[in-house]
Amino acid sequence: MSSTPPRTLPTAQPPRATAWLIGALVALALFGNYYVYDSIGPVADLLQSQRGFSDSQVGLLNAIYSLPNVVLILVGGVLVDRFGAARMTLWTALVCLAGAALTAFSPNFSGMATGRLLFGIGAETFSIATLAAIADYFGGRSLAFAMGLALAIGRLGSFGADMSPTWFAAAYAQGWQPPLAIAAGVAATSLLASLAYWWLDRGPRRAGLLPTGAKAEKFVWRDLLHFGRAYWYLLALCVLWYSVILAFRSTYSIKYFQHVHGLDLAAAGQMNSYVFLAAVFATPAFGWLCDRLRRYAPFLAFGALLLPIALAVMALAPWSLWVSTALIGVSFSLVPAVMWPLASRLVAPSRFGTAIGLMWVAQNAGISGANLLAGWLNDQAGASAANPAGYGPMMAFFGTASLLGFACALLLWFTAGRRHHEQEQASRDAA
Ligand SMILES: C[C@H](NC(=O)[C@@H](N)CCCCN)C(=O)O
Repeated sequence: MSSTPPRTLPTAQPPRATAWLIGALVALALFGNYYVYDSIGPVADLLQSQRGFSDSQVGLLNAIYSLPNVVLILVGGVLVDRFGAARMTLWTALVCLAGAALTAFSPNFSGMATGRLLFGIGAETFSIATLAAIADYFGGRSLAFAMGLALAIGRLGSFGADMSPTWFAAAYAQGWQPPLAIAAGVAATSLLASLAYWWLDRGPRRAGLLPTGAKAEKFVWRDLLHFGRAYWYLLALCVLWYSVILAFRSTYSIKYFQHVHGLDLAAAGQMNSYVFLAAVFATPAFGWLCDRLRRYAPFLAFGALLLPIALAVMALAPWSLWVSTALIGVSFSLVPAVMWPLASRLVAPSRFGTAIGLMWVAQNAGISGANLLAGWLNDQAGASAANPAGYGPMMAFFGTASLLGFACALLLWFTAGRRHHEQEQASRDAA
């Protein structure tokens, strides 16, 4: 298996207008992808009341997205390097559409789970391909800002999914299926945007205006030993923080708001959606700020700390949900804005692909494990509207995991927090 090969930069670059047009198409494709990813949470309650699904089954619909990627994401990175970002974006968008359609139109649970599995197989490699696409067109000019913007528009897709009970109230009134059919329609839009990107990309690629992958380096397990301690703390934080935020926010929070805080479905979806809305604006802004101040680890530790505080406030304090939503909104904007640039500083550039692949392998294992464990805890404790206390074990689990994440962020800060230490570390790794 090979890591991301070093790129050969062309002497000329694609025109700025083309780059931004491609950036917009890629962002639109990401929007659709993130909408589908987050389409299960809003129908979780309907799936239980209308189809009799247990919490474990609902959790499995999201866990199964991550499960194949525990292995496949490394392969996905290699395929992106081999076939190029545009082709892989298009192919994986097609797989995602097939998965979304199967989820929406399957008559039984196994069909739906197979749809989510297929969607997961496509979606994570799709994510790598879109990052590579932005790197192709913005390498050396506004890369972080362009990536932040694309991620922000992806978050708008998550926001849209949470707002869907309000925007598509008539569809929700008909039951669980029409909202998932809408998600399949959004996946089709993502495919169209990917198709347009692939078509537009042919010109600059043929003209030699894009970076070309150099000969793939052999993946050697020993390479992992080159990553410093700070990288492993970052990986642990990535696993713990994303497991909590994605399992809770994308699977259980809407139902939790309904059952524990007495919100109706539309209000619960709206409350959840504000986290994503905050991220739309704040992610590029935080990225810009960290770049300017050239400090990463302290911001990361602060963002990681806000998550356990938010969960504690949500579960224990009699305060408005607005408080915890605002805290999670800042954490959800700050941590990703810092994590990916920091990762690129902790490892040598030639190891960056391997480093991200490994982080996402562990992250996917963590997210699926957290989804399954949270569903099991809820089922064991009989969590429901009639028994809101049954959500206690799940909240204790998420709280503990997020505290451990904060501990990793602190260790990372002590290891790599000194100004510019990250770059020194990268130089050592490269040596
Ligand atoms: C960029 C980063 N993406 C990931 O970490 C993915 N492995 C998982 C994304 C799942 C939601 N679409 C992010 O979205 O912050």
